[in-house]
Amino acid sequence: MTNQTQSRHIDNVMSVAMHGTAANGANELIHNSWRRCVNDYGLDPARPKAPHIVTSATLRAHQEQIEEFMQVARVGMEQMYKRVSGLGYVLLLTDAQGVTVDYIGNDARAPDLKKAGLYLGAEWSERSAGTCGVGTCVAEQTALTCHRDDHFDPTHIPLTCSAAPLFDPEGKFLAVLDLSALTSPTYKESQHLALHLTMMYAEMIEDANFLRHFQDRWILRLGTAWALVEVSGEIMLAYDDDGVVVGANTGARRLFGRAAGDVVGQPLTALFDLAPDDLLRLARAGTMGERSIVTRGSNQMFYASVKAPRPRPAARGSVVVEAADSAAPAHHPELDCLAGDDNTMRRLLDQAKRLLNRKLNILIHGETGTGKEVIAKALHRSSERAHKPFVAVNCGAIPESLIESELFGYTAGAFTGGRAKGMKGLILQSDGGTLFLDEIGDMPLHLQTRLLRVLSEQEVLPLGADKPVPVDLTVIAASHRDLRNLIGAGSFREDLYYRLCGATLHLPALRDRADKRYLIEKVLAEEAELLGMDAHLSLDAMHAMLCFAWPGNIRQLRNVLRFALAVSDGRTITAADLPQELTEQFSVLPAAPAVPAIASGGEDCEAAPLLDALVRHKWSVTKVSEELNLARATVYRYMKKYGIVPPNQR
Ligand SMILES: Nc1ncnc2c1ncn2[C@@H]1O[C@H](COP(=O)(O)OP(=O)(O)OP(=O)(O)O)[C@@H](O)[C@H]1O
Repeated sequence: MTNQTQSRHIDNVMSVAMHGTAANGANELIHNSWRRCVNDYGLDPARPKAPHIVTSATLRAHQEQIEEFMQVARVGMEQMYKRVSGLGYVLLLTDAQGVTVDYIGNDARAPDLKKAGLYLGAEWSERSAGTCGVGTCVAEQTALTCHRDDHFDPTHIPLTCSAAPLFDPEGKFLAVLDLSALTSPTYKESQHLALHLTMMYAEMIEDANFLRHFQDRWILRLGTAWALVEVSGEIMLAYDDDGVVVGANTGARRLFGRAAGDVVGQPLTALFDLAPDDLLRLARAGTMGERSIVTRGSNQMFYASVKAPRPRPAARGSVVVEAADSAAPAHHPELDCLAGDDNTMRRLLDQAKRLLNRKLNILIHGETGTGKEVIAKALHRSSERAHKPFVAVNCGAIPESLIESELFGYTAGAFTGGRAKGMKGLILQSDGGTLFLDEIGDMPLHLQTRLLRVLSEQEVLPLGADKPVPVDLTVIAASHRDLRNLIGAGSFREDLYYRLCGATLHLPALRDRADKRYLIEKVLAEEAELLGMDAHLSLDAMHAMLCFAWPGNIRQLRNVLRFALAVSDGRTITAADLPQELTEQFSVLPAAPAVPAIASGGEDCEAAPLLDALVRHKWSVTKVSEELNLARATVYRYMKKYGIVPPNQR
């Protein structure tokens, strides 16, 4: 590859990222990724990066997170690799963060593949590697080919990568399957089959994982070809003994055009033109012979086959969920204000709005500090139950010996040390409102059993009482741990899990959100108001905050801003006011502000020093970036933000 090819590529990427136009015909998915790389991640195509290979301990930690899934995926990968082994491809499996957790390639080429990052442990997120098959698939959660100069980094131009997303049985994005080659023909069309093969195996792996996950459930398989439906249903729904759906594969989610959470919990009779008797017949017959099954509403016809559950010792509870309509969600300010322009969050909030007033238990997953309690409260306040109590319980923070009496309450004299009049437990205190059970994974097993009973019977038996008390209970449970792993380890009841997850909301980590600026400004405004201040962030402080990885998520963001407000001059927070961990991430950001902000005024004033430097250096971005100690991409980004256009482009 010539230097000229590389500089043309760099110009093209920057032109798209800054002005939205491209010299070549690369597609919108790729353009959006280039914009993210430059504008959100501060990457510069003129500064190529060597592949980042994580340490073996980190790799192990990533592998452990999806160990069971990897076993299923490995079988599919080996089959797929047999079909492409002579063609110079390597096969990567990455996790949802883009870290390569499994790999099959030609050992003879291992040194070259390792050099190019097509290897175990390589991190292919956009943030680390720029636009690439895996990273862009992680960001967009859709299949794509990233071919040659679609890549962001000019050193990746020889590569071609076709990637497809893999989702878990609840529709949560889990991994990426990627087929890559070190060299390829010029035309992107040459990778058409590679992409289709990758998508096909991704679905096969997903379905194998689905069948493993729901081996104790009935599985309804649907296909458009009778001969194939028994071996590979395109659409699969797992359901319980009552005919209520407990899981839907990607094909089924596509068919019903809804989030998995909406299909899950619906009776099959609501989704298909079936009478309850048909379900019984289905269960007994195993297959439906030549009989067809028709979807309600859209009237699509499929052939059906049924797989019986693995024999099991006891019947399980079922989730009863009211049907959800798919009408556009209404405006709910409490929920709407929780996110800015981030697709994952907007989708999540739309889903949350559809769940309102549906007498449905909700499970919220997310790292610590991502706002699980905040969204639980917003759901409560937006619901018809808003005037009733919202009772929050942190199951991890109450000593095990006290959880039972705290939750279920006790009667007078129930035990020594109790209050003389007895105590109304937290469950009864939440009657008619919402009980928020934080860190539900920490609830001891015997209390899980009692909670399950309360949920199914809607009555509580306080300690020492001889008669149960009716309760109108709606639970929102939250956990930062994957409850299915706890089920596997025997510390969480599967039936309680299904009772709780009428719908599951996965809150993204702050580092993965595209609306960081919105959240920073929102939390700053909230904190400043508490102190009666009117403060804003200087350019360099905002830059440091946008680039920080935020392991403690929004809670850490709030703490950092609280700290910065306390040490700042009360009007402008500069990088020097931020805790050290935020500024030491950049060698380019000195303790003193790189772009001095003018204290009184907003962002317009911050543009002045930049404009001044550009004029003095006759619009040379390179010289300005050196003077201000900022990456070139950052200078371009600020120019775009403040609408500074060089004279030759006006
Ligand atoms: N959308 C948001 N806007 C403003 N602040 C938020 C938002 N989401 C969360 N926060 C703030 O982040 C902090 C943590 O929120 P919250 O307690 O809801 O997180 P969590 O996920 O429940 O944490 P944990 O898992 O540790 O219990 C709180 O200070 C909250 O005010």
